[in-house]
Amino acid sequence: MHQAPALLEAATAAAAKAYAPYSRFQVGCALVTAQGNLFTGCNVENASYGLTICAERGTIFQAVAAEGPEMRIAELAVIALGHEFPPCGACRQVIAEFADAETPVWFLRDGKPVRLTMAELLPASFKL
Ligand SMILES: O=c1ccn([C@H]2C[C@H](O)[C@@H](CO)O2)c(=O)[nH]1
Ligand SMILES: [Zn+2]
Repeated sequence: MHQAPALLEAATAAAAKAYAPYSRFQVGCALVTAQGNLFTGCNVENASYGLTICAERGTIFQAVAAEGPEMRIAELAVIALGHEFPPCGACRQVIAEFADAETPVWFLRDGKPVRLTMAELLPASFKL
């Protein structure tokens, strides 16, 4: 997918903006919408730890606020500086709300980009 390097680069740049004084995990997300717009975001923590918002959900909520309720994710990437992980379970559920089964989700594993479809990332997902 030709967008992947640019998306991973945008997610890496966004991770540098993270507000993560508690975990020190700087996470960035980048997504392209079906309308072709790019959105980026980072995790924002809180002294009341449970109020923390992940990079992925912050980015998706921005995209909805900008494009409206019809916003659909065409492709999404998540990067953590110095760490490698796929989106957490809560974020998988929120991504699934705005993605299709075949929507690509990118993250790093062993320094290399991994591409999973939404259905691979969250099989048998809960949808209304
Ligand atoms: O999918 C994830 C998982 C974790 N984090 C953030 C939340 C918290 O600030 C830090 C450690 O969990 O990483 C994300 O942004 N996205
Ligand atoms: Zn998350």
